[in-house]
Amino acid sequence: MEAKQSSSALFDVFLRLRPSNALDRERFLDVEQLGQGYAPTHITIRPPADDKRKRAIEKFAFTRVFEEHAGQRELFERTGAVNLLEGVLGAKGREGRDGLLATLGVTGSGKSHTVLGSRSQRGLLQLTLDLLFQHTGPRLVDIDTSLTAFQSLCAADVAESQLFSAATFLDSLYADNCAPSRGATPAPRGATPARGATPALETSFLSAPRRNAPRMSNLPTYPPIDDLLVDVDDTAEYALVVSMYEVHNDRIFDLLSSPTSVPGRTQQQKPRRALLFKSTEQSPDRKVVAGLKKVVCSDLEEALLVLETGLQERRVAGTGSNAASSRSHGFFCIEVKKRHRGSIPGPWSSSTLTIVDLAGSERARTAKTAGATLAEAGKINESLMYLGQCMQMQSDNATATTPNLVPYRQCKLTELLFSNSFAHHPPGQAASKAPQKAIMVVTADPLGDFNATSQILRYSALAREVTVPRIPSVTSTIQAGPTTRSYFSGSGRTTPSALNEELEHALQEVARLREELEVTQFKLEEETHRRLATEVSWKVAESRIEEVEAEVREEVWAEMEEKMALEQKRWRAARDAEMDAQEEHLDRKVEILTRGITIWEDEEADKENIEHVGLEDGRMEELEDENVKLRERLATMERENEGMRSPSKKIRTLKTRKWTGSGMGLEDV
Ligand SMILES: Nc1ncnc2c1ncn2[C@@H]1O[C@H](COP(=O)(O)OP(=O)(O)OP(=O)(O)O)[C@@H](O)[C@H]1O
Repeated sequence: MEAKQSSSALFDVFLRLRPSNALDRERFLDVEQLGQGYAPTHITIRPPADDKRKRAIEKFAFTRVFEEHAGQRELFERTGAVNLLEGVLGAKGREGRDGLLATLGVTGSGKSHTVLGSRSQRGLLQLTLDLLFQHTGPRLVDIDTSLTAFQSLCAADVAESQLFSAATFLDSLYADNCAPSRGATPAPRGATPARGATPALETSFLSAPRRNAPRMSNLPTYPPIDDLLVDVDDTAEYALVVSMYEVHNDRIFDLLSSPTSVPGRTQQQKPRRALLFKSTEQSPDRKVVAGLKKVVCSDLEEALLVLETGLQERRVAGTGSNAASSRSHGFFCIEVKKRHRGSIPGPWSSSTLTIVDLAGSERARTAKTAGATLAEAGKINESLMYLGQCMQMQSDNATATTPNLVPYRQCKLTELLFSNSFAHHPPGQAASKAPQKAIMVVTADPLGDFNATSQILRYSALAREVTVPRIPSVTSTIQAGPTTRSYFSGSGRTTPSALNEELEHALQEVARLREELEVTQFKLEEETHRRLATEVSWKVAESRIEEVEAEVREEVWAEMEEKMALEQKRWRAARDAEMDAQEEHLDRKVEILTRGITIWEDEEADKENIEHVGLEDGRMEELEDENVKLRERLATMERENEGMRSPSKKIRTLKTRKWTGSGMGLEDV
């Protein structure tokens, strides 16, 4: 069986076996040894002897299998984590590329041990941070003294994040208890961020409760990795930014956000604000977890203290399978910011190494969970089932001529893990900015839960084969004989040893047929499982279609309403303008009318005045008499005047007038 090591597969898949305590249990998993100097790549699982379902033996292939004795450093070196880190740092003069390292397995199989280590050993995350700071240390930009460097980092952030220096972050949390980091107040306090990022002082932790600071002396330093080398671009300067979040019940929560705690409330009751995974204005072509708190760390000590702080927030509970079982999928992000070093530094580029500690799948019966923890387990199992589907499809795609669509939108976990791998990149950018091939470490306990382990191995392995030990067939011999009865009697061999031999053959054939039946049953079971999974996908797709339809309806409705409101506004404005014009017109008319009325009113007033004056003084009649007299006098004077005028004078008067018409001009007199 060949492992599908296609270059287009998204993952290299490693299997890590954990040393088991349950020595009273039967071992169901064996590693296939390839000989001296060869690393094992195949394992076989056999159902337990008391397995009622009589399942077949299965064989799985991985990129490499790490047996129980493999330590943290061996894993770190041999999984290619160092190369992944180099890819994130980017070659000389080039931008880095995102990287992903994740652990997957049944609850209690050693995922958290692999990623986060234990009291005595460091995990892959701490080893990565150590290696990173060892090699970038001299090239790290000093944000504690350079305000402009911090401001430029804030400005370059595309995820609407709040950036802090580690000193500010840690001091504000632990200042009363101890000074875990350098005590000095960093220069970037009060720095003004650009483009949506928030500087250190804008959000204060002062209202947050004080808690006990993690102590560096309590943190393990084993295994050492001082001799490991990483290529670093010596023409660049770097900044390392740490952020952490968890996916709990399909929602994303910041692990570095100080809890908005209310006294007396437990961790479960603390109200936490879920974050969105979305494209932002500055990141239109890829999704980011928006609004995270991010901490710029200057050395390993700061980064480890920030990490420990975030881990205190992570959801953990004791179950029947694990005393400290992760109840959420933990995401630990190390952002490597890089820019060309010089008198005028270049713009920051950014690439992220994400290390994921997935929650483990579990069976309620084994884990003995109830209530909220049981509900959490349901969500965990559901998200892992979707993850399994995505992994299977992406690995099928690697060899298929017509690749399937990977259904990564089914839950937050798969969206976070896959959406940027399948995001559409503009031509030319895809090759350089596409994420690197990810590392998946599958953890398993060879003495643990057979059913849960085999399920995880089925969808994570690079290849799988169902094996049945072949027994020489005597069916043809049986079929060739006349009947079963005559077979025994008709062979002519009636001696007890001959009959025994034939009986032996017949029994072997029965065993073989039973095993074939088992394989068929197994295949049937698997097909049923596939069908169920497809049905689930179908339902999810249907509900997604409904969701999208509702979204589109809402969008169209909102657009319509907006347009209607606009039209209404326009119509109202036009109506108001027309009413104004009409009113103005009316006003003018009224004004003209008013003026007329005033004149009329004045004449009336005069009359009234006259009447008023006449009545008052008793002179009205007197004046009228006088008036009559004056008129008579005037008439007399006119008559006298007529009489005095001679005819020659009349003619002279007529002659002096200019003639303008055809007649004699006498008609004008
Ligand atoms: N390779 C290993 N070497 C030594 N101890 C191990 C190893 N793997 C796991 N353990 C121990 O087994 C216990 C359970 O491991 P761990 O918590 O890592 O499991 P897990 O897979 O993360 O479980 P869950 O999914 O419930 O969180 C821990 O006490 C851990 O220290």
